[in-house]
Amino acid sequence: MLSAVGPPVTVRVPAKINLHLAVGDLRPDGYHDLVTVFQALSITDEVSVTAAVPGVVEPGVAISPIDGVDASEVPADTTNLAWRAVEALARRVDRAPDIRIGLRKAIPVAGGMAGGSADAAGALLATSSLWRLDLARDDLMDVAAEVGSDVAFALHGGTALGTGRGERLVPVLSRHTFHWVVAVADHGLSTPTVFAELDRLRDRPEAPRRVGDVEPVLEALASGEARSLALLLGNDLQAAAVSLDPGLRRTLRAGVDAGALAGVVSGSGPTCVFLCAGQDAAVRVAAELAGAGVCRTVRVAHGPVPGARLTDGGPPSSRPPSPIDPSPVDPGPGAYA
Ligand SMILES: C[C@@](CO)(OP(=O)(O)O)[C@H](O)COP(=O)(O)OP(=O)(O)OC[C@H]1O[C@@H](n2ccc(N)nc2=O)[C@H](O)[C@@H]1O
Ligand SMILES: Nc1ncnc2c1ncn2[C@@H]1O[C@H](COP(=O)(O)OP(=O)(O)O)[C@@H](O)[C@H]1O
Repeated sequence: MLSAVGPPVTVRVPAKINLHLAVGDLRPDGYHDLVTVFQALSITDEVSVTAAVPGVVEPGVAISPIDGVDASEVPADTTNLAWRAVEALARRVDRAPDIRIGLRKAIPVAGGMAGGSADAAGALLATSSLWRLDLARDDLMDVAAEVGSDVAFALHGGTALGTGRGERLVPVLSRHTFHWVVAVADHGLSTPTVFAELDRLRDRPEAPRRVGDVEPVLEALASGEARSLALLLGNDLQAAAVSLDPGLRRTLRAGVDAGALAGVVSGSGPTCVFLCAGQDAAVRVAAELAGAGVCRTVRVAHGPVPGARLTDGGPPSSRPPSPIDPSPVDPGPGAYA
């Protein structure tokens, strides 16, 4: 039996979007090689961990409370990526994983913004701090990659080029803050299902066009020009997400009609993200999109922001941030513009 003791260690960790996502063919291990440009956005989850000692509950990991956006859809068992992360870290350092995890969600669940991966990254950083582990950064990144393809980026943050399954990262020069509007759907899409749908579409004679090379995207990021970047946003999974959820076409169109420079499905979707010319423009686009009835919630965000970071030890904030609530082309890889 365990009881939690001591003050929690709390980590804030960002959502990601993919500015460019090129998906290779299915590999024998069931994964696809990716070339992707991640950007961390200012929508963050908070992960708190507390040591547990013999006394009240079974030894091992426990997750409670989970609050915030979509909390009821987040599993509180061993399928939670934060739970898996603590177990993977405990195995690595040969310790008992007697940890209680609290989650405050702001990242939409199953939205293509890597919320579960963010929580896993948060749990890794928080637990290694709680246990005062002196792990090299590369070792923590290694454990992250073992837990999921996107976990390493959630630790890294900023803007980065991802290869392999997405877990091999190099930082990308990005001079500028970009302003985004995020359209959150009223349901999720399963990542493996979206990859499988892309494989299915690619087996047909009219296979979807593939995104272009990544180099122009890197140049646009270095220049800091939102208008150049807008023309280059692209995601090979977009056609698959739209095929599974044809309503996304309307969402993408509505964001551009509302004045965004371009829109694209984030990762495996169904969240759509819209690049705007500046912060004021983003607020205007968000307000109009919120009234269009094409998604559940609209949020304004900016990026890049840092990866997982310890908070200053204070209690978790009372966020999640208030969203703008709404009264509620070609689906190829390119941005809607
Ligand atoms: C598509 C992306 C783009 O950043 O993110 P999301 O949109 O889900 O957030 C990622 O590749 C998702 O990464 P993540 O969600 O960590 O995936 P994992 O748990 O590692 O894999 C879940 C499943 O997705 C498929 N998968 C994932 C990554 C990859 N490179 N190829 C794949 O085919 C596999 O079927 C795998 O079993
Ligand atoms: N900490 C977590 N937060 C959210 N979902 C989680 C978490 N751990 C596991 N999951 C599971 O992972 C699935 C995908 O969630 P998420 O990581 O938010 O989306 P995506 O893979 O689209 O980026 C969810 O449907 C949920 O069942």
